[in-house]
Amino acid sequence: MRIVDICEVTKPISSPIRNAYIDFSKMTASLVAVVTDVVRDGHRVVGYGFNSNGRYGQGGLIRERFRGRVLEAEPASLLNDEGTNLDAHRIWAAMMQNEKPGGHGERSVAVGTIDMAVWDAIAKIEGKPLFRLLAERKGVEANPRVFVYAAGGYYYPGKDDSALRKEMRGYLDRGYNVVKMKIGGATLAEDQRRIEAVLAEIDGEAQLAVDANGRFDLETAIAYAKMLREYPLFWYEEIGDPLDYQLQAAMAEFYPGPMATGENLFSHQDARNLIRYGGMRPDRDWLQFDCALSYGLVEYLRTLDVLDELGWSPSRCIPHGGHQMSLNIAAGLGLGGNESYPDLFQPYGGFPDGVAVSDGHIVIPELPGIGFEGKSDLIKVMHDLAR
Ligand SMILES: O=C([O-])CC(=O)C(=O)O
Ligand SMILES: [Mg+2]
Repeated sequence: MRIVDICEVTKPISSPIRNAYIDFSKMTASLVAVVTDVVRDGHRVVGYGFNSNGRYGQGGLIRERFRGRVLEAEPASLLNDEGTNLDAHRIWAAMMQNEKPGGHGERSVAVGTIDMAVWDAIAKIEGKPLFRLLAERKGVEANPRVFVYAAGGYYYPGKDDSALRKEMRGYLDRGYNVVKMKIGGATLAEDQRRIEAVLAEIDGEAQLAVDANGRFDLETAIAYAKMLREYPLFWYEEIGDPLDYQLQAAMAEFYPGPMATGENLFSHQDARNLIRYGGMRPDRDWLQFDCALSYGLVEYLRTLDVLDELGWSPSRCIPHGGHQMSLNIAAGLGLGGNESYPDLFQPYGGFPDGVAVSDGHIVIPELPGIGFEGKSDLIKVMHDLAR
């Protein structure tokens, strides 16, 4: 049993949307296939992965460093003790040889993308859904019913409040009961008007989260906190620079409601620093680490261990990224839910065909691997890369 190739293609996921920090006009994602020599049901097992939006495709790093380290490793050294399957932790260690600690940036995206494909292959080799495999290994009960919320509400050329309201109404019509919109890309007064428009539209049928994408300095963060705390928001997200733990810690004094952050922290060490120094409150705040951007599930398992040591339940995690990998982690390991972008970043985001949101939840179907084979538009581009 061995990995015979790792293929990568960088795909556009561009759109005219804008958050408080970046526009998505040139956004890309890496699509990866980990090709094995294992045959199941008459087909070669191929695992697939991709990185989520916000960071760009990582073809350069994947081709120059990480692919070669896996393919050059002694194949038996990448298997479990019994030799019956790939071992994601050993593959991770092979990828990360000769990498110094710290400075977690784009490298974590390249590794996370390959790691997703490795886990897809492992679960397919075992012939089960990844969420079942994760629950089994952890000795816990899987729960395929997962909370999902609708992320959108971007700034968009020519988009007025009525278009924003219509977008949010569309999410409610599709079964969501939490929606998210961007703030910090306009003046405070304009953002307040947009928030009030959305709250009038959803009118108690759903809750609203707001996301500043790390835009605010302390003064602006506090000014917004004073405005936002007058509304019953689901959360106030990524207020200041993701690595400014002191700013995050200071916000508790001004914002009693739930806050969320973590999508731009890419290692268990950074996650630990957030918990140690960021003043996050385990009874109400939310953690959004996204394995696809942060060295994959092998690293995410370390992050969950760190959270456990520091008194945080996995149920406080609702990852960024809107991909099926985090849905599996949520169902298998008891996370609080997952992000979803109903109208964006297709075909990568979303759920297998026929899965509908009801009362803010979906039920993951029982498909081997991560479940990409159940999403026809996605599996088509994956098969174009390798099958
Ligand atoms: O706009 C983005 O970069 C995505 C984001 O923050 C989120 O989904 O929370
Ligand atoms: Mg965000």
